[in-house]
Amino acid sequence: MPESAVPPSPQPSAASIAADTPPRRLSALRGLLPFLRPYRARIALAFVLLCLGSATLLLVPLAFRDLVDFGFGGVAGVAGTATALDGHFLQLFALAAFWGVVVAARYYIVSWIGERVTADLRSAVYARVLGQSPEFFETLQTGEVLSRLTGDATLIQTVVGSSVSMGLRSLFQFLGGMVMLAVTSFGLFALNLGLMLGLAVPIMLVGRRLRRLSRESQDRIADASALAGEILNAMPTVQAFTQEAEEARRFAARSETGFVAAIRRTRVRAGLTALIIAAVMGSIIFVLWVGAQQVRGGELSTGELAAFVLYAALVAGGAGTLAEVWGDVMRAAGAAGRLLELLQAEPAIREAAAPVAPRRLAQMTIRFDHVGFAYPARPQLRALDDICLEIAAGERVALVGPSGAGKTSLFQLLLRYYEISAGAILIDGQDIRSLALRELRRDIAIVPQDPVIFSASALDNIRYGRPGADDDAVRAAARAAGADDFIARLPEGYDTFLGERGTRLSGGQRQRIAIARAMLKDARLLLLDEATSALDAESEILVQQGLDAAMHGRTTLVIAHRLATVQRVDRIVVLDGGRIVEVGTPADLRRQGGLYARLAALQLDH
Ligand SMILES: Nc1ncnc2c1ncn2[C@@H]1O[C@H](COP(=O)(O)OP(=O)(O)OP(=O)(O)O)[C@@H](O)[C@H]1O
Repeated sequence: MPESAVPPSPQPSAASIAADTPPRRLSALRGLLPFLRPYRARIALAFVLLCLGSATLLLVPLAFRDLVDFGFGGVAGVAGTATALDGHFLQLFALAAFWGVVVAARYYIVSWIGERVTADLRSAVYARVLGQSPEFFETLQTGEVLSRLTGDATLIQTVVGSSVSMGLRSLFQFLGGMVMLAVTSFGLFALNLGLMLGLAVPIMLVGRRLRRLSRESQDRIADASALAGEILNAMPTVQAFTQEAEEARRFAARSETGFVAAIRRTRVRAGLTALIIAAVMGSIIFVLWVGAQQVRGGELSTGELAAFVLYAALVAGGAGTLAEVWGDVMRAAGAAGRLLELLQAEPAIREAAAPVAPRRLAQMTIRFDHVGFAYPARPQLRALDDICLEIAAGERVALVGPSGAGKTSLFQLLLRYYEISAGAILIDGQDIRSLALRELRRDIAIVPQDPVIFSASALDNIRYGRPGADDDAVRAAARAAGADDFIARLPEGYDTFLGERGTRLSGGQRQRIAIARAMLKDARLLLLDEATSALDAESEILVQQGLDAAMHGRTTLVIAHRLATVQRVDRIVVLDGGRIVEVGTPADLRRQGGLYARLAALQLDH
């Protein structure tokens, strides 16, 4: 069996993703490395610019020292002429101008990297999410995915596109400033450093707490998005039941939870900032105090003290920014964790490592061999039980039975949306688990119970069935599905925009678009899930003719509640409680006097 060759996945499943997972460590950011790697050259350039900028900035206090000591003639014996003064000012200005250019260039490159990496990351996560099986979407709400794709990705963008560079700059500024302070007076510097190291321990502890709170805050925001996503999709129902105020209240409550989480985080972060600034400033003021003593004692020149003050300011500024950036990096680590979870999610349906080529007989044959199935969400309930059924090439089979009998589930299994728990499904004699999913689904056209219309034109909506199809083919499919008439009457005909989720169409019109789409696909197996249920009697006859044409010479499975629509099929399979209870031609089944005969007597004999 191909699936036995697939080891159990160590990757997170949808269920574990949906649940509140523990906070990610900083190492979550390591997952971003593959996204940074393609831009190494730019990153290196940004780094060089960063070093240049920091070095320039660190030269400014030296130029300042010279200005004070020599330019103003502060040091005895050195001529303080006007030209020397001009020269020193020019030097200072040149440094400032160069610094400006370097900072601008770095800003551009780093922002570019941030935008690029985020766009790449978003696309990669989105593509991964699209590859997930339906089970994934049962557990993870779309609003949640959207929140991760937008909110979390933006956090990462802030960090990659500015905070990291800001942080590095501040780090250089901080370290460079420290070195320069050390050069001026090593003893004082050592004292200063000792003080700071002592304070590093509480700062790290607070930082850890901040990381956990950051993740929590992001999760709460995602909760609110998930709720809004669901409700906005169901507005007509919400309004019909006049639940607007209640829904608004529910959203406000979740937003409030988000607010509380965010404030909790902000409080800790504010405390952390205060802690760091107080620590650094305190140490530096202490050092300055000693410096001032030294000037008084003649050990230090005024210019040196001026430079000293500037370095001290650089160090303090650097430390302050570092604290801020550290907070951002922590938030980004939480965000990266959430995004990378999506990126690492493994679809519940795994393709065989070496899929076999589909046999593709002219007409498809299907065999259900003792198939048993339970939905992952309800493992104890057998939606299908010991299904054995052979469908011959080109045969039309109707599935009937009470609601919840398992008819739609059979379709879902044919499309391999879910993995069966027992038996096998064979198409043209090949186990569907041995085929590539793409190949399997290429062969199946489905008209679902609740057809989906995309926010695009009528033409493009039908073309979704076969993206390469030309306009004539699309119109032909529309004619066959009985959709041509009403599309022609739309304001801009086939180019009419159908509105998001087809809200500008009636149920029957949506159904006909879906039928046209399936017909255009021209697949070997046609699955109709109550395809004509939303049509009036007249359109139903028209569409039925189209469907008859589509079914001609094609293996077809039809789900129908209204038995009148399936009188011309070759065989009827009656399902009840997940089991096949009767199989036969409509006439046979009526004679047998079982479930079908009872349903038929209710519906057909008036
Ligand atoms: N995603 C799901 N997760 C868990 N259980 C499900 C899921 N989808 C369907 N079921 C359950 O599986 C059983 C069979 O459902 P199925 O949709 O196949 O019935 P059906 O015969 O198509 O019904 P209907 O005629 O009403 O569409 C039902 O008991 C249903 O509640």
